[in-house]
Amino acid sequence: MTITSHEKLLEVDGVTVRFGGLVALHDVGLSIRPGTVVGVIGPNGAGKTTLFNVVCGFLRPDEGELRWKGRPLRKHRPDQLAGLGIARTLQGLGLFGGLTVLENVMTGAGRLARTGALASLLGTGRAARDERELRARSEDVLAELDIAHVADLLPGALPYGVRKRVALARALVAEPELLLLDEPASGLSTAEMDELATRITSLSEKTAVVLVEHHMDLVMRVCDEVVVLDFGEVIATGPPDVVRVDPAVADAYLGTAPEEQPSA
Ligand SMILES: Nc1ncnc2c1ncn2[C@@H]1O[C@H](COP(=O)(O)OP(=O)(O)OP(=O)(O)O)[C@@H](O)[C@H]1O
Repeated sequence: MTITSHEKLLEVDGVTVRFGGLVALHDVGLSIRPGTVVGVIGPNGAGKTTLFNVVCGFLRPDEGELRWKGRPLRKHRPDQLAGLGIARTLQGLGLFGGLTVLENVMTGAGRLARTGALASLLGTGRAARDERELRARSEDVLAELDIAHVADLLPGALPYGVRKRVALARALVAEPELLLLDEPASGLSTAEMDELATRITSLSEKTAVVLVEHHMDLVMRVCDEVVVLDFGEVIATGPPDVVRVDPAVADAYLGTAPEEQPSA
């Protein structure tokens, strides 16, 4: 079957990013189809975070283009992602320490700011109805991630692995078509990582996933396709089994810690 451009959710086409004289990304291209999990890997400094930041709208490319469902995405900002159908989790989690878990998750819909604080307080009108719906949806997502019991706690009181799940819940409440995960496995125990792998695989039935990750075993286990960056260039793209044995990939990882090598 021929895949036409509108069947791709996100396309990154010829993207170059420079920081002064340093070329962090050079002519990078990739595409994400619905229902797929795409891993972005590469040694330290390869450009993974820079690519993530370009997709999120934190950084503008110097050259190249992003397309969302076939339409150019030129001036998008991180706060517009939820409206487009894209959600993300960040390495730093970014949870609000003064809000409960449930309230944190509710902020993920990117809607609260628009509902009107006064109407919400008075509990009347459409804003109040919207908020009730959002609250119910947030509770459902917390239950799906098996953390409904911490809904009324502050994130600071929770173990790191649970906080990471809260951050994931906040991304999922927006019901994204594309979920961007930046190092979701960092700091997790082996058991938590197993649980995350299962979770990502089941999530991909509803949403495409881009996974920027150092843990090769997770990437190789859950991804349909892996994009390998080295010095800002894509040096390999393909299914995990193909990328794993690509000599260029092995070369790129030579000299890095064994646990970061694709064969690990
Ligand atoms: N804001 C910045 N200003 C200058 N150089 C930067 C900036 N951000 C990243 N770089 C450089 O761009 C290159 C790519 O960095 P990036 O953080 O995207 O790599 P990475 O693959 O995410 O690395 P890591 O695995 O270590 O997180 C590196 O050489 C880095 O030093």
